Amino acid sequence: MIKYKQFTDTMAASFYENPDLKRERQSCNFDKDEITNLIDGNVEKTKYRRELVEYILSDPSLKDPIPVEYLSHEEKYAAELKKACLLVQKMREPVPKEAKFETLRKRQENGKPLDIGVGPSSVILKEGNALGLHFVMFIPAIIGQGSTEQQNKWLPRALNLEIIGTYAQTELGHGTFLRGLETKATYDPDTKEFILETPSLSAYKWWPGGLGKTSNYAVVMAQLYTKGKCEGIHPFLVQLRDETTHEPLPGIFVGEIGPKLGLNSNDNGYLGFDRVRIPRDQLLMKHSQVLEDGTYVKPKSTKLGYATMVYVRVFIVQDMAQVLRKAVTIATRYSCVRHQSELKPGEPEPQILDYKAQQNKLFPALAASFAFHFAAEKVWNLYHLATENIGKGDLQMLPDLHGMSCAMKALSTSETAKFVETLRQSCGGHGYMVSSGFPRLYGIATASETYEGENTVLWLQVARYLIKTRMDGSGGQSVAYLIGSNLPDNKAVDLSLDGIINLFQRVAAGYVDLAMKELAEHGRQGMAPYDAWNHSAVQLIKAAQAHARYLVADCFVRSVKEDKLSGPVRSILNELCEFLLIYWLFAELKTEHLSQLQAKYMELLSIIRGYAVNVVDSFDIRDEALGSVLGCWDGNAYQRLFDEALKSPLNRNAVHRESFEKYLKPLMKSKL
Ligand SMILES: CCCCCCCCCC/C=C\CCCCCCC/C=C/C(=O)SCCNC(=O)CCNC(=O)[C@H](O)C(C)(C)COP(=O)(O)OP(=O)(O)OC[C@H]1O[C@@H](n2cnc3c(N)ncnc32)[C@H](O)[C@@H]1OP(=O)(O)O
Ligand SMILES: Cc1cc2nc3c(=O)[nH]c(=O)nc-3n(C[C@H](O)[C@H](O)[C@H](O)COP(=O)(O)OP(=O)(O)OC[C@H]3O[C@@H](n4cnc5c(N)ncnc54)[C@H](O)[C@@H]3O)c2cc1C
Repeated sequence: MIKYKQFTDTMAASFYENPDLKRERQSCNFDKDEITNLIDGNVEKTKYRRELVEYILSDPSLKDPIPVEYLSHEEKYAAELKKACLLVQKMREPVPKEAKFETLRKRQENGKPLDIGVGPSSVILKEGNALGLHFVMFIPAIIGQGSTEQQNKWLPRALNLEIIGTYAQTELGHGTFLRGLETKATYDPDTKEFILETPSLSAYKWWPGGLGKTSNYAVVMAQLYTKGKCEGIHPFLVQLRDETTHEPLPGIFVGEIGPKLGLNSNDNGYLGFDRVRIPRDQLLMKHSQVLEDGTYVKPKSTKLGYATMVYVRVFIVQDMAQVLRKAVTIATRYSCVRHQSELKPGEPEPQILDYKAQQNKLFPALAASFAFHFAAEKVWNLYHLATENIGKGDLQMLPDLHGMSCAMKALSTSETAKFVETLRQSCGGHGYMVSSGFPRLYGIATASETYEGENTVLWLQVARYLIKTRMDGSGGQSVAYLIGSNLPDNKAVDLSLDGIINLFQRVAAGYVDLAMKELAEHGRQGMAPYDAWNHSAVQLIKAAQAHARYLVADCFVRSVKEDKLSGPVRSILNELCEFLLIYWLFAELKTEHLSQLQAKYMELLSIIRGYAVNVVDSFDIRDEALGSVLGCWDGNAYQRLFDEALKSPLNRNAVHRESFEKYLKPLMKSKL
């Protein structure tokens, strides 16, 4: 028998590279850096990210002494918070004078702080971190909802982490239906204060990230009452804990909600108020105000108060592209090194990557990771343009931004969750191990389907926009194809990318019309409009999903056409784009079109097989960031699986003495 230790000595040496992966890499015929730069944004951004990741990973104090999965709930929180705090501190210190950190040092010398961002922070914070909401929602809420004065007062403190905040909106009783929130903020003109009150159990805030133990402030969404009238939900900046002792302030009931399916290092929390008073100027007043005498000044649109959610929906699309890149890197590399079964009788076991059925599991996800990357870029640009216009008082782009951000958030999260599960299955039993990295990625993708607007609810928001556009022609750019004379023509199927986009529009427009027919039919039968809407929900959601696929597909096609790509990378992206478009069409089309597309799909599977490993290499994800024994760059999967298993506390001794003596032995010795 060959003992485990012998393998460690020989195969885990740093020069090891699995021969199957090596062969794929030797046949690479495109510039991997070009794809890396494309994803980062440009060459300089790649250089910056690589240096930053190296800087973070080279710090021993930021390493996990043991895998966090072996820690208790409490230890997990403490360990990840420690890393997050050390990371923030590290970003403030001067970078050492080493050539490998030159870009970072120059940035600091030019007075620019090191910006941690989503990618680099996730290199060491993989289980959801307690400071995430501070950066992703608390600060954006102050910027998006606070007046200039309020921003001047609170932003510097928040940016310096002198105060740490979260976004407290969801309650035990209501998450989706914001008009139903119960937390009250009643204005008292005598003291010029708001009184915050949690009137029932269901009114307790429930879920906010970092609320349980970490945050000492929160942006709290509450129903605003002034002069005896409810003006709807508004954002209030509320101090929760003493800034020195961190003890909850009088009247504040705050705690943590317990273990979840994933993201367990984040202390999601609950919060209640017992007549807590805050000054008038802690209502965030960019869009609406309460004057000293209690007069309410309306916003230009009541939906401006929802802007922080729109921002995060846009952010999530980017996050999903990142999650997909990780998942598909793991599964593709593992499929390259794993050999199983027999393809040709009597021949050696093939790489599982050579099975068409396996390619069919991997390559749609590979293609989708690019599609969501480009979609995220587009909706991010739209967000900035719309916000700039809103700042000038022009709200025209608001409905299109809402429609597009809902559509892209819902599609990117639902597809990513589905793909991560398929990719896990593609790694067989080993994919089920925590050390494969899939459970963590699945935890993030499924949470994203729910938070920041549950997907079904967002699909119905998209459908509302589509139906309205079809009826009165009022929609913006993203739905222009649904308006009167712009409707896509019914020409025969043409397999060019533009032809397929036309087909996507036809499919989406067809579903919208079917939903309209259904609504009208219910109306004719005497149903009230809201009942007809409920009865047509299945069809409405189909229309919204087809529209979202069209939006993302269209972005992909346009991005591939941009001139900045070299010939080889352009053809790879072109093939991946065509492949994804056909994959999505399969779900929608009737049989007459299928055979035409099936042959093309199978041909593309073979083409993509040729470069898949090199494309995932070009995602440039360091092993430490990937966090997967199956997906490491060297392909040494079995060795790493074994190394990880030996870290289990159950392997410390050959016999688990206490349980053997106390339970197992007496059981085995006892007689019936
Ligand atoms: C060291 C540490 C370093 C850290 C570094 C930082 C990096 C961190 C790493 C982070 C990594 C990843 C990023 C992801 C992180 C994400 C974290 C997220 C955590 C989760 C937070 C939350 O979940 S917050 C709570 C979110 N809640 C929701 O989304 C609620 C959903 N519900 C709604 O939005 C509304 O209620 C709904 C839209 C469903 C209905 O609203 P209602 O008022 O009832 O409106 P309707 O009647 O349906 O419609 C009326 C009209 O209004 C239009 N409309 C609705 N919403 C909007 C809108 N937002 N904008 C514009 N218009 C809107 C609607 O279309 C109707 O229009 P019409 O013309 O009348 O048809
Ligand atoms: C990991 C995580 C982190 C979170 N972080 C935060 C945070 O930081 N701050 C915060 O405020 N909140 C946070 N949330 C809460 C989150 O925003 C809500 O859970 C989410 O918006 C869904 O609301 P809900 O839980 O009330 O679900 P519900 O709305 O009760 O949904 C239950 C079901 O009802 C269906 N449903 C509801 N309304 C309709 C409708 N109109 N038509 C058809 N079907 C409908 C839904 O589709 C779903 O199937 C977080 C949640 C999670 C899971």
